[in-house]
Amino acid sequence: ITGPRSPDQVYSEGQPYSFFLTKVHGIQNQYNQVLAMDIKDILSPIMGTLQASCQFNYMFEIPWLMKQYPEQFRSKPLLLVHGFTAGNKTALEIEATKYSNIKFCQARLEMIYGTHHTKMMMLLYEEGMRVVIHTSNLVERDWYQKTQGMWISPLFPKLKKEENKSNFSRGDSPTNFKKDLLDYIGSYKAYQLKDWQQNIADHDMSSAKVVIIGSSPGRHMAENKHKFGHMRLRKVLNTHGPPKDFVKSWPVIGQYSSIGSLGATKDAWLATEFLQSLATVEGSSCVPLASINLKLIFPTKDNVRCSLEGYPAGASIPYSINVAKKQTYLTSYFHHWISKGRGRSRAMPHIKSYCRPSPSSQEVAWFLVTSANLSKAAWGALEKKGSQLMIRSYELGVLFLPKFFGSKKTIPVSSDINDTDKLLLPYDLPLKPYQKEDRPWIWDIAYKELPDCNGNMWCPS
Ligand SMILES: O=C(O)c1c[nH]c2c(-c3ccccc3)cccc2c1=O
Repeated sequence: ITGPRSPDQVYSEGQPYSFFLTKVHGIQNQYNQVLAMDIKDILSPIMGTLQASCQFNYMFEIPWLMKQYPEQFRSKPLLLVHGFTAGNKTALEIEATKYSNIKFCQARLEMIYGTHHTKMMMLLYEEGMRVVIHTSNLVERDWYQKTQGMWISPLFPKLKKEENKSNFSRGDSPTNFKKDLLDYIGSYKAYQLKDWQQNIADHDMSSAKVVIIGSSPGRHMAENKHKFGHMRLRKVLNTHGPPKDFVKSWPVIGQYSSIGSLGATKDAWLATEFLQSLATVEGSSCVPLASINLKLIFPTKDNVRCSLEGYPAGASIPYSINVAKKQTYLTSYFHHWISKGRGRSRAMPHIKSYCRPSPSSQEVAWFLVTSANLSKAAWGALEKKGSQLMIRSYELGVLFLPKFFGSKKTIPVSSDINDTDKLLLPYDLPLKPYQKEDRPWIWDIAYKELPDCNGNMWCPS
């Protein structure tokens, strides 16, 4: 059926994967009517009768955020979890002064250059509780003309009254969703999160089909070495990943909106430590890496110039020239951002996603949507002869694995938005490699040769 749908209809059409993109202003209707949600849809009373909410994020525009809640929910308790310090923290608190229902939790960031990237909504309703793990900042620009991703949980019912509700394992799923979410939130060691830890414990999350992949700042060693970051992904794929021989020739795709300093050569981190984790298969993570085809999707300067936002889209794709010039080896891995299947070739990616597609592009061995960009800060870097994983930032994502969606070895993928019983990727397959004249978007150099779609040049000061 074509035509506008209510949020609950969009939600049920998106099952069982429950992976949606944000609605985009200025594209054809059909690409916003199926498998797409706006923040107002997520917060709609149709999704639940809100009692309280908690928003983990990086950037906040509080007056705009309050307007996204239905009027009758704007006075409900709202906890904002951020990573700001000093002046930025004060500015945020001042912006919230007039909203007496808003409280703050400042996430500890003891590792320099770390940020609180995690984007998650916890929504407590009269009817139960819902969790949304996504990629959009709580600012208007992030929900207007970008490609963003989200996983929306089922409505988790409240657990029946029982004395042993204190043991957190009750009401967990085959993917350990509840325990892993509690472990992640526990890593903040913040008293302001105690009530929300209890809310999670009080709900039956047995219907969650995704696996939590989080990052928390610190040096993780011994039994904690596989708790977060790319070592967490390695551990999960080692346990639940595809059979080795089945995916031998399958590539791995990374897609993100920013790139950190990855070292002077591909062997410094990208094609060794990081690829080792992405390429991990069931039962063994020692795969001959030279045989694995790593493909990276990153917008070209022309993708940005011709985007709906024009060059200003690049203000959210912070790849700096000082980092780029040290790692020109990356260009050979790069592919264009093309999303004709989702009507989003001109909606620049702020989503971050990783997957392992079949050569035919008909299926994936796994799919991950996350806040984590291509950086050591987000994924971690092994130290001390691989005995510890050093992570700088908070990140959160969810991993889709075939076995938890009832299929043997793979998850079927479609490029047709009417095929809603399959997983729809945010971009087109097969990918288009950079040609010789293609350049990655770099945000801190000028572009004065060709104007963008609004007739403007890009002259960063
Ligand atoms: O978590 C996120 O989503 C984001 C995190 N950092 C961003 C930056 C930035 C770049 C260098 C230093 C500090 C901030 C700039 C523009 C967008 C983002 C962004 O979107």
